[in-house]
Amino acid sequence: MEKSYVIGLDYGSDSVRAILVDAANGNEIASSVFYYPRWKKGEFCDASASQFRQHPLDYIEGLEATVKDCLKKAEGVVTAQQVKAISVDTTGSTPIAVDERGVPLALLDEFADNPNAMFVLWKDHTAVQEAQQINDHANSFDLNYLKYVGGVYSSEWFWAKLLHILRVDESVRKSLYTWVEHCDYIPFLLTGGTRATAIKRSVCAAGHKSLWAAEFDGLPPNSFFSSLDPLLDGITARLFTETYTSDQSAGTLSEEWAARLGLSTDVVVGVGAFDCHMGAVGGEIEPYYVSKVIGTSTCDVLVAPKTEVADTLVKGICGQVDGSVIPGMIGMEAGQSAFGDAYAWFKQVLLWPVKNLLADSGVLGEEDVNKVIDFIDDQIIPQLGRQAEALPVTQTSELALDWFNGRRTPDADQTLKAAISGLHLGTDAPRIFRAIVEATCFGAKGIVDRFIDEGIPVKGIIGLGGVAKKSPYIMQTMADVINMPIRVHKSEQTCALGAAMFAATVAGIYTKVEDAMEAMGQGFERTYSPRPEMVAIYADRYEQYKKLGSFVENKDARISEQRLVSQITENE
Ligand SMILES: Nc1ncnc2c1ncn2[C@@H]1O[C@H](COP(=O)(O)OP(=O)(O)O)[C@@H](O)[C@H]1O
Ligand SMILES: O=C(CO)[C@@H](O)[C@@H](O)COP(=O)(O)O
Repeated sequence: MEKSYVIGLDYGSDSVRAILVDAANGNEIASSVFYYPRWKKGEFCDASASQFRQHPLDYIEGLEATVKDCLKKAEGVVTAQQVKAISVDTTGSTPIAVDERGVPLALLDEFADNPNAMFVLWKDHTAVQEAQQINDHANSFDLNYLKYVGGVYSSEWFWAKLLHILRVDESVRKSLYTWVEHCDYIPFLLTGGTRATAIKRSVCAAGHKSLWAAEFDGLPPNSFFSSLDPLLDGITARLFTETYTSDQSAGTLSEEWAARLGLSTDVVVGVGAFDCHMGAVGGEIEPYYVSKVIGTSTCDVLVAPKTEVADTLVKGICGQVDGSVIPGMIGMEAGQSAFGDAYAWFKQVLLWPVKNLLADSGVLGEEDVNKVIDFIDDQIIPQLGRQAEALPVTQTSELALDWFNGRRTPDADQTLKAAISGLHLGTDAPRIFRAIVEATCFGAKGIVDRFIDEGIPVKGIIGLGGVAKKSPYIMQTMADVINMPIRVHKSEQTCALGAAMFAATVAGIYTKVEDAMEAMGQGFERTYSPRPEMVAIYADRYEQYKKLGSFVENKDARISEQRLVSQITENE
């Protein structure tokens, strides 16, 4: 029988990864990574204002480069005719303004350098005020439009970001026809779409971020949005009613993209979804397991049979959607807005003098300074991990909160900030690092506890992503803190592998994605089991973490803090 191959594309926060796999068994034939060049230079972003934007060309150039690179690496093994399908996952909610033809505004000359005309990355929190208004507004309606998104709307999501952009940028407002998620745009691009109304919207993005629900016959009505802000009046008619699961086709490769990639126009393109949802499939998720993609942030996904979930609504998560992970099952999403990013923050703090003072010392030339910076940048987190692991854990050790980028779950509140307490003159870098590691693991336990408290049992944890693969210390701490075994998946590119499983399904090689999972799954490389002696200590420290969290979250304290900040700003 002729061999068939499929391509899975995984758009992460910093890079896009493509893998070319054998559709019969999931064996990886080739892979390729492309770091977004504009993003790498920090263009269009302002971290102090929580503004994180990505240019569509970063994604488009990455698409072409990685797919072509995979095909080149597989020359002599895989022919273009044997490639049957491509599926894509992306971060989310990462939406962009497009014109009537579905062209992102940033691709038009007049908007080429306008961050408001670019993709608003999931971690952009410029829309906190709009999210708060959506929450207050939703509470005044008889029908609870937030019921399937955990009861709280987040500034990381579709509507808050749309409203923010409409308010702050008149030029974008005038040219915007509709608002599109990254995971829906790429299949539209690949299939040569020319009308924005024809974009196939994934149920994953629509249900988790856009308030789409079968019960509402689609999105909430125009009256919901026009009464929130007249700027939104009429927008629902230019959005969508229909949604699609990722085992469905978005079309086939257009002439242009077939030529650009060196593939046939028969290649089927699947409907997209978010990274962690396809990652859960790549990581062979089972009902009631929490699949955690642990990288810059965490995105946690749990699936449960529809009949068993019945009317249960889980409060404070990032939504529960029929078919967002596996068609026919309810997919539930949660996560932490900063996980590896919290370590990266600490690394940057420590690197400050090296980056800013070393060159001035005149001891080293520019080339050597850069070599030193690269060396420390590369080594600092693993080294801190080794030192932190060797420290005894005590009840009085430094204690931190993980809300470096706000809190996503439980109960989204992106205005919250992190804290480190219990500092003393003996506190050194490894001790602070350990406190941050523990905090990220306590945040992970908060998510598991929320599922259980809301009546959704958790049978175990599956770890995927960069941190799960790179740091045994962090994974062991997490197993001890949650007091559950964590299986780490073998695949290096689990999200892309999940996309490839969906591609094999849309190509008709499997009738359902569960069959693709079984045939193409790569299995697990190791399991971290909780250590009983550590479980007890961490249980106690988790209680302290919760107390510190309530103290920092305390509304009165935060109001006085905000007053203080505005007073200081006024005086300046
Ligand atoms: N050895 C390590 N131990 C712990 N965290 C690490 C290590 N190396 C990198 N990280 C963290 O991993 C994160 C990147 O995760 P990764 O899964 O590669 O990317 P992404 O989240 O963009 O998909 C960064 O935030 C970084 O701080
Ligand atoms: O939030 C979601 C999906 O809903 C993710 O796309 C987002 O966490 C991005 O994750 P990473 O960049 O992989 O850490």
